[in-house]
Amino acid sequence: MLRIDGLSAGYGRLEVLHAVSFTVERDLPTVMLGANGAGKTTLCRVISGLIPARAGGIVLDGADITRLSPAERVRAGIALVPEGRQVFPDMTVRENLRLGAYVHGEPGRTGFDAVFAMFPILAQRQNQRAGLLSGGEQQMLALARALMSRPRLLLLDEPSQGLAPKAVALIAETVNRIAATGVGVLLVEQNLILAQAIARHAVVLETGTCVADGPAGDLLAGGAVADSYLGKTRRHRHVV
Ligand SMILES: Nc1ncnc2c1ncn2[C@@H]1O[C@H](COP(=O)(O)OP(=O)(O)OP(=O)(O)O)[C@@H](O)[C@H]1O
Repeated sequence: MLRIDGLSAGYGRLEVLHAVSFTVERDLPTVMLGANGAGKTTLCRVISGLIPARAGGIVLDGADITRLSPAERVRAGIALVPEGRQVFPDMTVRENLRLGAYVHGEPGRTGFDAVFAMFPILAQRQNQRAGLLSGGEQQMLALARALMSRPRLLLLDEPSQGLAPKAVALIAETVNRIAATGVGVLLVEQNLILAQAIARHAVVLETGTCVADGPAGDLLAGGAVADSYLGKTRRHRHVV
């Protein structure tokens, strides 16, 4: 459903992503693994349109979205759950959710109800300030806010960051439920436990280059991931 084709991007003179190519299929939730600074967040920003591609293309369900604005990409079906959650602490849970639906106008009751059915804790706390939620609950809110735009593809940037194992397990279960409804998933992670719980396909990014791409079971158990974390130089791309 998502094809990343020779994508390069960066900041000023710094090129961070160098001709990155991989695909995400709707029925194969995909994890992108990589050490700190590999370019994972930059990739999320390019896919969601927050920074431009310098070369290459992004195709979603056959449509070239490379030059669309961030809002147009949300309308096309891409929703980002950003690094650090970025919920608005002084707004209520419900107001945060409303923001997620902004590209479609005012969300109707059914929009809220669908999300509350998946996140009962948010229904209970919908009128509380988001800043009062725990870290795990705020991550649930960030996920739920992304779902308010009715995405085809969910981009998750390190959702496990700073969370206890129990909260990470709940994220895995929730993302799996979302994937089962037909929403594509691209998870950017360093947490192997979360990656293994969600992903069926894996891509390894090392200093802005894809160095491995294949079934998650093979790749997460194999040496390519460990080598990448250790920063070992690889001369060629692994295809498992
Ligand atoms: N806004 C920015 N301006 C300039 N350089 C940046 C900016 N954001 C990131 N970088 C640089 O781009 C490179 C890749 O960073 P990025 O955040 O994409 O990596 P990452 O894989 O997500 O790492 P982490 O896991 O630490 O979040 C790093 O060298 C970083 O310093």
